[in-house]
Amino acid sequence: MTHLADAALPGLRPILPVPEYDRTSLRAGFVHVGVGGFHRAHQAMYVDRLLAAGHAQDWAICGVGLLPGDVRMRDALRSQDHLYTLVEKHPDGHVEDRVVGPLVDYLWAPEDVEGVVERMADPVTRVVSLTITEGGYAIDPVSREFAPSAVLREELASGAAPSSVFGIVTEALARRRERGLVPFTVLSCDNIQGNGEVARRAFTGYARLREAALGAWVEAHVAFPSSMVDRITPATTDDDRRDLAARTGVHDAWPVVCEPFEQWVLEDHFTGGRPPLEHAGVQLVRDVRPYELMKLRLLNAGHQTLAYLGHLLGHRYVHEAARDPEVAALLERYWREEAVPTLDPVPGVDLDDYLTTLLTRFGNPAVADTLERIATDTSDRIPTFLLPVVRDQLARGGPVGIGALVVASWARYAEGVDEAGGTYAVVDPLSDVLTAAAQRQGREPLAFLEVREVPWSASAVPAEP
Ligand SMILES: NC(=O)c1ccc[n+]([C@@H]2O[C@H](COP(=O)([O-])OP(=O)(O)OC[C@H]3O[C@@H](n4cnc5c(N)ncnc54)[C@H](O)[C@@H]3O)[C@@H](O)[C@H]2O)c1
Ligand SMILES: O=P(O)(O)OC[C@@H](O)[C@@H](O)[C@H](O)[C@H](O)CO
Repeated sequence: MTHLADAALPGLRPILPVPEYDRTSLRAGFVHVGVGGFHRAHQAMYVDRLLAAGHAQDWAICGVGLLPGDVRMRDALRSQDHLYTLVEKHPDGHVEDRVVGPLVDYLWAPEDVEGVVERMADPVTRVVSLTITEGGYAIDPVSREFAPSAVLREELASGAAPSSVFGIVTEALARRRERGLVPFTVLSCDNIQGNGEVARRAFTGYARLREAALGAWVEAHVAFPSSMVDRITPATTDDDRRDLAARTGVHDAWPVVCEPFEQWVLEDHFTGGRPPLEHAGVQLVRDVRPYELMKLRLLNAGHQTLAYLGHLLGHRYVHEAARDPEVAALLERYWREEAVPTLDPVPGVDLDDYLTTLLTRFGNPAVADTLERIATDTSDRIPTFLLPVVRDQLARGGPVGIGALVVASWARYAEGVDEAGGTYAVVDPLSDVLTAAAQRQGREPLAFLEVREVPWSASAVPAEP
């Protein structure tokens, strides 16, 4: 068994495709916060492709982890020179493995926050990109305004070294302003409608609370492009590690498994330049909105349609639910009757083709995406993916029945007990409140709907009826 940690790339070449470019001379123009599965299957893969084509020497990636659990990613990547294997799984069972190399460093903020701030403030850094989840932006989903939690307010009031993404990015921007440097672009790659605008509101909101003049400078000088990102990337399992080792004889501490499909549509608005991503297959456009609406309302809301009903019917994988004729029929109706009528025309996209491809993607058994993953953090996901469709349909007097059924299936799922009496964990920042309310539904039918908390709130309590 060869360990990716110990292997020299030339030695691996006969076994696995490896980066052919010289990694020692790369400079990290990107600092990425939230190096999980998705970033490594998506943005890092596009940069790898550019580097392989001889572009973008200055656009390697320095990963950053802010949460305590990110120490595992630091250790895994550090042990193998920040290389990892990308495993693409096709529906017919064909598997493509290759080693990916654009990550050149990884900083874990709980150990060295000053190092993270200085890396962002360094002129080499030109884009700070983010995958910090839908709930990471502290934006009220209805008013779309920055709504700082008690923890963020305390961070601001204390004047101590920051630990949140807002505090760290704002401190780095403040240092760039003091040093007369062009600010970096802040690039959200999270699944949020208008993710650029949401990031702008969140980061300028935080900067303004820290210092009004700094907030005005961020507002005036920092670019926050929106982007639509797409590639189904389940969490890595031990089986994935074992299968990779059995196929290749290589042990990788943290490979990434994903589907073959990939899409990145990006608003072309960067303050300090960008790599020629168009050479790697990225669509650079002036207006991302129609692409975002299509993806979030069909794919992500589609996932929500499968998640709770599928689980309650006894399925455990996305492909099982998507291949269940009754669930698939409901999904098809949701798409065509409720979601599609709320979309804008999408340049160059035939929605029938898009939906046909989407059903095949959902039905890909090789990816083995779990319903548990897409049923996680629902209190962030339903407001982001599903409720905008319901609101648009209500405004136009259209149907909302299946959207309502999805919310009802979430309320039933949140009880934490399935139809056969089996229990499971409800993973959500509000799980205590939601599960307690869901379990009261039998005698108080509105209990679940009356929960008014937002997930990032420090003290989650149900609202008074
Ligand atoms: N997995 C996918 O299929 C997929 C596809 C498209 C987009 N995305 C987007 O990427 C995000 C991450 O997905 P993933 O699969 O990589 O998840 P993951 O769990 O593998 O990684 C998430 C990373 O985000 C960090 N993070 C979470 N909350 C944070 C916060 N508040 N502040 C700073 N860091 C935080 C975690 O520490 C971790 O490093 C999703 O929430 C979604 O918005 C995922
Ligand atoms: O990752 P989330 O929380 O935005 O949503 C869960 C899934 O719907 C999502 O990860 C999809 O797999 C992804 O958006 C496909 O591109």
